[in-house]
Amino acid sequence: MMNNNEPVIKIRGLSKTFGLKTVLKGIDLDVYAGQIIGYIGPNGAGKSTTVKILLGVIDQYHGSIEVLGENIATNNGSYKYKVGYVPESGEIYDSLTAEEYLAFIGELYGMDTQHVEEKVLALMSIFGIEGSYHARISSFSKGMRQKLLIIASLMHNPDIIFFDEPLNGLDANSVIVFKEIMLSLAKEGKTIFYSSHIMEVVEKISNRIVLINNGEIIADGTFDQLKELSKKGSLEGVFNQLTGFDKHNEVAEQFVSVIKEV
Ligand SMILES: Nc1ncnc2c1ncn2[C@@H]1O[C@H](COP(=O)(O)OP(=O)(O)OP(=O)(O)O)[C@@H](O)[C@H]1O
Repeated sequence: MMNNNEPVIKIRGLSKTFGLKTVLKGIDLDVYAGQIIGYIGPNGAGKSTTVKILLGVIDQYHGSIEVLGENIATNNGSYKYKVGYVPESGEIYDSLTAEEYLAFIGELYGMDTQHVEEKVLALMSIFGIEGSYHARISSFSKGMRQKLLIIASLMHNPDIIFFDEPLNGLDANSVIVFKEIMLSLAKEGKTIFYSSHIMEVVEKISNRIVLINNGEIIADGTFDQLKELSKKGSLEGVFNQLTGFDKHNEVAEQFVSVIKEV
């Protein structure tokens, strides 16, 4: 049993190697209920690898991980019922209708069919896409697909939610609604692990930011604490300074000069 002071995610000495390459080098992290963690870092830093390990998609690693008090290496997988995952762009079955797809996901989570239908219709209607309940997913726009993925990942009311660039394809109004949804979920005591490259959003919604670089955590704190650390005004500035990259103009110029070669 867990009490409120215990972390909902407890990672100790997490290392992961692909072939000869070590992509995670001893991650230690405690995440508490109600936190919105902005999990950020440069391309290839190890963010998705961490999330895939936490989701149980990758099971070869060193170190120990507890999710909701259960060691995920020895748990029978039941913790996955309490976890939701919104990928950047999901493996959606294009030939299915929204109804069929969400009924299938509901079944995987052991939900009652009638309850799934009511809940899905209510959620689709809040997102303004209920008219496409019987339509094939192949006919959906990018944003409609993303909304469907968000519904599919949250409809079982998970305690911990992993978002990987979840705003992909959402219009400006939907982005605002989605940010409010995240804040409300956190107020309900849900824990959110938010991975994105859009620094303005991470800065606004996260109450804790974890910056990973080359498989190691190089900063962990509130936005204000990170600002103190680097003396930069924006999260983008903090990110640039802490990851040691300041050659933006040079790289852009090199790129364009190669493009211009004939
Ligand atoms: N299945 C795999 N086999 C070999 N190498 C992998 C595999 N998956 C990831 N990697 C490597 O692990 C490193 C970390 O990748 P990861 O996807 O975790 O990065 P990321 O921080 O999520 O990056 P991005 O911001 O680009 O999504 C990269 O060098 C990548 O090439």
